[in-house]
Amino acid sequence: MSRTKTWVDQPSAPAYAPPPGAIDAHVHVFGPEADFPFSPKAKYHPEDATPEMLFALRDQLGFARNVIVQASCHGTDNAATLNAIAKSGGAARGVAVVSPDIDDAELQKLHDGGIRGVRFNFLKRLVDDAPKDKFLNIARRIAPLGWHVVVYFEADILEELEPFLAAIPTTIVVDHLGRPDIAQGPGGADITRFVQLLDDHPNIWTKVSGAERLSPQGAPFDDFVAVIRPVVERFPDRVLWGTDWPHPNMEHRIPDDGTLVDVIPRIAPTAELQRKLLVDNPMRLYWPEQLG
Ligand SMILES: O=C(O)/C=C(\CC(=O)C(=O)O)C(=O)O
Repeated sequence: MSRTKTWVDQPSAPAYAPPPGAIDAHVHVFGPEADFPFSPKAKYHPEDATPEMLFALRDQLGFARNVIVQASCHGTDNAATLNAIAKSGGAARGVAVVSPDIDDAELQKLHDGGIRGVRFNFLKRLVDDAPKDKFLNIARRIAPLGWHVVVYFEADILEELEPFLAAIPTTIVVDHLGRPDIAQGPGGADITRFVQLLDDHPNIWTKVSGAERLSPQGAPFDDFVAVIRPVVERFPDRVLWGTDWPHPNMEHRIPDDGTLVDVIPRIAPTAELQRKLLVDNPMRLYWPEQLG
């Protein structure tokens, strides 16, 4: 598999300045492969996207912290994610992908290394299997640590997944709004069903990220803004945002991170909504001990 590069080296400077303490709550690191080899089961083989590159981007875009989400190309070996968190000097925490047979000592080690959640990935193009019964067991074990669950799925399986989501005994964060079909517009079936899910389950949050993945129109993402802004306004205390750098699998439509940051004030139009989205909400999940 040839290695793919999915990010721009020099993103444009965003016009929007995030508030002090802003958290980019969905990023990944890849490798470096020489130190942290990819999983033999990986479905893509990216170029190295190192912690140093991530922190340079963070500073350039005006963010203070990152949440580093274990990407499927690293399987259940979280060493690259832990390495990046350790190098951040307290400015990053993370979400792990764990094996169902992980023991308590290993979970505690992940906690000590800055992990505050586990991710369950249901995308068939990214993982070979997604065993709900085993995921539920993991969820029951991590809940007492104060961790949450991050779930990544596409809109067509939402209905089938709902009983599983309902059984998870902790906060759930859905990546990229469960990937609704944005072309359906603000009243579309996918986003309507997703909003109903959040109405029905107060423990379900979402990342209002992924404009570059979900928008058929592309930058400046007017179609994404029209569908997603009402979600931010309806659930101001249950939304997170992230660049998704280094944009895995986006080699055919590589986004400019500066342009993505400029989507924020359009989906969160007031200073209060922006502060909740970028500071207050991620702080509650990732750095709760630092809240007054
Ligand atoms: O990271 C994302 O947001 C999306 C991904 C990759 C991914 O999740 C993974 O590799 O674990 C995708 O849709 O290909």
